Amino acid sequence: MHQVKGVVARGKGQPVELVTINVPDPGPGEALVKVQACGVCHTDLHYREGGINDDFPFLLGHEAAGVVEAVGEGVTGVAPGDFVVLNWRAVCGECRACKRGDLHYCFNTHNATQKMTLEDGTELSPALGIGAFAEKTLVAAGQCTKVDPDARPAAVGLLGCGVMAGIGAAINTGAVTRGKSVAVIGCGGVGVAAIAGSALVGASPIIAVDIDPQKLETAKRMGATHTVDSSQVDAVEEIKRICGEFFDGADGADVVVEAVGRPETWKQAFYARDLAGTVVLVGVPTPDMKVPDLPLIDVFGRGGALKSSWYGDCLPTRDFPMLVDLYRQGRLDLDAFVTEEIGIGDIEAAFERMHHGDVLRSVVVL
Ligand SMILES: NC(=O)c1ccc[n+]([C@@H]2O[C@H](COP(=O)([O-])OP(=O)(O)OC[C@H]3O[C@@H](n4cnc5c(N)ncnc54)[C@H](O)[C@@H]3O)[C@@H](O)[C@H]2O)c1
Ligand SMILES: [Zn+2]
Ligand SMILES: [Zn+2]
Repeated sequence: MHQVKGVVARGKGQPVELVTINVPDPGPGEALVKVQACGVCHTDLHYREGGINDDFPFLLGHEAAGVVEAVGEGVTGVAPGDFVVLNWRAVCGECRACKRGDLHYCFNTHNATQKMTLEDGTELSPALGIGAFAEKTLVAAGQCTKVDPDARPAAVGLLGCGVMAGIGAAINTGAVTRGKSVAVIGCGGVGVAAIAGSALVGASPIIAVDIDPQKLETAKRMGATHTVDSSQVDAVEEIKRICGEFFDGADGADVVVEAVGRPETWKQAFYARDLAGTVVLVGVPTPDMKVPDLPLIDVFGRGGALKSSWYGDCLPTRDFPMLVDLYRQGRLDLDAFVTEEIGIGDIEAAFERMHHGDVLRSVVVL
């Protein structure tokens, strides 16, 4: 048993607290990880607000990198001393989805079996099965992916959620490649990552759409060739105009990534795609939102595909080391996502700054 500091959300809307927590020694199939860095993601705030579920108290934090301190019985994939990036859930490798090759849709994904607790024994719910705003955390060994140990923890930890979700939405789900046009609606951490991923594979044009001019500036630095302020102009018309200038006869983008999660941006994405184009939905809608009322002929007539993307359809063991290599080669600027490094006691202030738009990621460094 290890007593360490961790950031806990005790109840809906209450400020988080830095408290002592108990972390068990790893049991069969589990790993104890000494956390080195963990990004502050919008989803942590959703947890604190009770927007994900009511399983309070939560141990927050889930975009993390660290060093394996100990492993339980039967663990062969990672060993003490390994530098790892954590992912949401371990896959089984045995179910129908795994055998079909769709490991990211595994029916039997899992986290650590044992529970971390508060000092009084109350069981904690780790955010996204990780809980890494803590000096140490307990995960399933399959949630740990070994990466280059010389990489900066604050940068590569971000692959554990938002950056992977965005890059993967473009490259994996949307199959963006060189020669394709891309539009990304919503340029927060996830949307900007979709832009960086599209730039990485040589797509052009890459059109960034947002209602916040500051976000559009960031998008440009991360590889957008064009920006559209949709609070000022019609985003769909602008996307069609730009793509038409690039490719004769094009009537929209080959791939449109929606990274906001609202009906109006869903509709923009739907109409901004070229004939036979692909729409990739990444933004998470609230349960009360409905698909906008569209003529069925518009769905049928344009052909193409409408896809949702979870965790960028990533395979952590394939994608994390590959993206870390690209980062080390200077081809993927993960450092640009790290707006600031903060202490583990500064989460509430980081949530505040998230609202003001000038932060892509605050990252807790331990
Ligand atoms: N599918 C997944 O696997 C996955 C993973 C992580 C996050 N997400 C979701 O992706 C979404 C984006 O996450 P984020 O961390 O980038 O959030 P964020 O708050 O940092 O960014 C959202 C962006 O959308 C912009 N925006 C808001 N309304 C808009 C509008 N009407 N038109 C254009 N732009 C608008 C904002 O200005 C902001 O730049 C969230 O819904 C999040 O929950 C999904
Ligand atoms: Zn499986
Ligand atoms: Zn996240």
